[in-house]
Order: sequence, then C-alpha cells, then structure tokens
Amino acid sequence: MANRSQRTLLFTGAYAEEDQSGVCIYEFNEDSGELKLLDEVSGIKNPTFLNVDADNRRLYAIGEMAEQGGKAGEVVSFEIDPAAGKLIERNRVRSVSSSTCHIQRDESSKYLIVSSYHGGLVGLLSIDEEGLAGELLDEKKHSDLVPVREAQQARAHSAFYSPDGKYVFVQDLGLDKILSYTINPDTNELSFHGETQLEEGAGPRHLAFHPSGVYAYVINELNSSVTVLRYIQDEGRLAVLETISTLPVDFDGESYCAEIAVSEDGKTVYGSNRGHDSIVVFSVHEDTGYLSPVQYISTEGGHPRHFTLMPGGKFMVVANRDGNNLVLFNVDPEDGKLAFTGYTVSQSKPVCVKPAVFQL
Ligand SMILES: O=C1O[C@H](COP(=O)(O)O)[C@@H](O)[C@H](O)[C@H]1O
Repeated sequence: MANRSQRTLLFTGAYAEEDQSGVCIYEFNEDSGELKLLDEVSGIKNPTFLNVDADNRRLYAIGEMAEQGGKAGEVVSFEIDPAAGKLIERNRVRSVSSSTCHIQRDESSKYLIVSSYHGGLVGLLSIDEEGLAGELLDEKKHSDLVPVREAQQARAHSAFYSPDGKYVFVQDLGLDKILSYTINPDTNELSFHGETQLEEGAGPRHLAFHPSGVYAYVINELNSSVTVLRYIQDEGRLAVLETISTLPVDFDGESYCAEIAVSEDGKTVYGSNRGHDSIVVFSVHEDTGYLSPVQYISTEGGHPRHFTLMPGGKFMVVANRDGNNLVLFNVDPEDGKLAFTGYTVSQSKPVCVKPAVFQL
C-alpha cells in the first residue's frame, strides 16, 4: 500500500532542444508501477544527466551552452516541490569549457563533479548554502595526469564516490582506465590518487558499488563487458578480479553498453546493451563478487542508455533513447530476473531516470 506521508517521484533527463521539454517529473505508484506525468521543463539544451538531492529538495541538471563556436557545460539547479510535483529553477552556472555527460554529488552536498567526455576532464563545483550550484573550484584534464598514446583520447564519462566517501573514481572510456581522486576540503582541489588499468578497448563508462562496499562493477561501453573489481579501502584502489561479457554468446551484431546497477540486496547486477537492446541480469556469487548471467531481456525499445531500480525494489524503469519510451519491468524478489509489465510511457529521447522518495 502506498504511504500517504511520502511520495516517490521519478525525474527524467533527455536529449532536447531548448524549446522542447528535457526534464520531466512523474509520480510513481509503488503498487502498480504506473507513472503519472506531473511537470515538464524546457529551456535547457540536452539535459542528459541529473542528480537528485531528496533531503535538500534540489535537482541538478547538466546542460550545454554555446561558447566561441563550441559548447561549454552548464549546471541548472532546481528546487523540488514534491507535494505540487513541480520544479522551480533557482540558478544556472557555466561548469567546464566542454560539454558534460554526467553529474555527481557528495553525501554532504558540498560539491558537484561533472565529467566531460568531449573534453576528457572532470570539474569540481561548489554547492552554496542555499543548495545551488556554485563556482568551478577545480578542473583536471586526464591527459595531464596519465600517459595518452597517439591513438587514444581521454573521455571522462562518470564519477562515483567510494562507499566511505574518501575517493572519487572516474571512468575514462578513451584511456581504458579508472582514475581516482581525493578532494582536499581546505583547498577545494581534486588531487589525482591513482589508476586502475582495464582491458585495452574496453571503454569504461559507469560504475556501481556492491552494498557490502567490498566489490564494484564497471560497465565497459566499447567491448560490451562488466569488470568485477575489489575495493581495497586502505589504499583507495580498485583491483581487477574478472571481466565478463554482457551479451549472449550467439550475438554477433553491434552493441555498446551504457548503465550498470546493483540490487539493494546485493544479489543481482544489471547492465544495459545498446544495439542488442537488452538488459543483462547477472547473479552475484556471495563469496567472491563474481558474476554469472541469468537473463537477457529485451528493453522493448532501442538504445537503453539508462535505467534505474525503483525504491521498494519491485520495478525497474528503462529509458530507451531511440525507442522514445520509458519501459517498466517487474523485478523478481527471489532471483532478480525481470519481466516486462506491458506498461510503457512515451517520451522523446529519454536518457536519464532518477527516482527519489520525499517525506511530505
Ligand atoms: O555513451 C555515450 O556517451 C558519450 C557522451 O555523450 P554526449 O551526448 O555528451 O556526446 C557519447 O558521445 C558516446 O557516443 C556515447 O556512446
């Protein structure tokens, strides 16, 4: 039964022109899985990634701004009114000098980190006392930190904090590395800490930690695989354990991975395949963190660039960029397998789905 003192909302980001709605808010029905559109926001060019701070009722969307013939990154801060189901824009700031593809926030909501695929860099921004995106505090270009071969190009794709909050792991798709950083709270600087080398041509894109905090899983866009990592907490390092394909053995078409998630109970890992247009479901070996595929299920639409497990754990929402739809799946509580609910919502080029529960 739905709890009337709280409301679960789903925020979506999309590829959109400024005159199109790029960010939408839906109310999520935890019993039926249905999504009801409450509000839509236009005026941002390509809000392709979002970060939601439910405690402080803030949403941060990345965008693009034209600058000297190129594109710079932008962060737009919104106040969330969960009772009304509305977003109120509070400010927008320029972030880094190239367009961005991901935005992350620390637990204490002090910093935002943007990743720029096209610039091969990460940017650290402050969050002010009103919870709004502030100034660019630091910027690190990966090509200044690690050797880059002639055929390579740095492509920072996402940043994730370690479970203890001490390190930031940045996936670089072009260098086949995960670069780690610490943030100095006195100087507000990112300092390069180390790197994890992945297989050549892997293309690490997104990362997800296991709830135990012992393992992490990185999804590799270019060779359609997941690498299982062990988090060595004392050293702030991710060590490679094994790499496993996200595709069925008999598939020989073109496909590129996108998103990865671990179930709350830590028993299942999910990954998306753009091309095969599927979600791969892996069961997690309790003692080793290793993965075994148990299902490949169609996403009922092309190019599943993002997906999310919904609060409560009963449903998954998949955002199909080329299917122009959000697709709802039931999650089996026993084995984590997915089943299409038959329910889809039309939306133009959705590429980010972020749920949050609000106390009213
Ligand atoms: O996953 C991907 O992301 C990058 C970055 O996205 P963009 O919208 O900022 O360009 C994209 O370029 C790459 O082709 C894609 O596979």
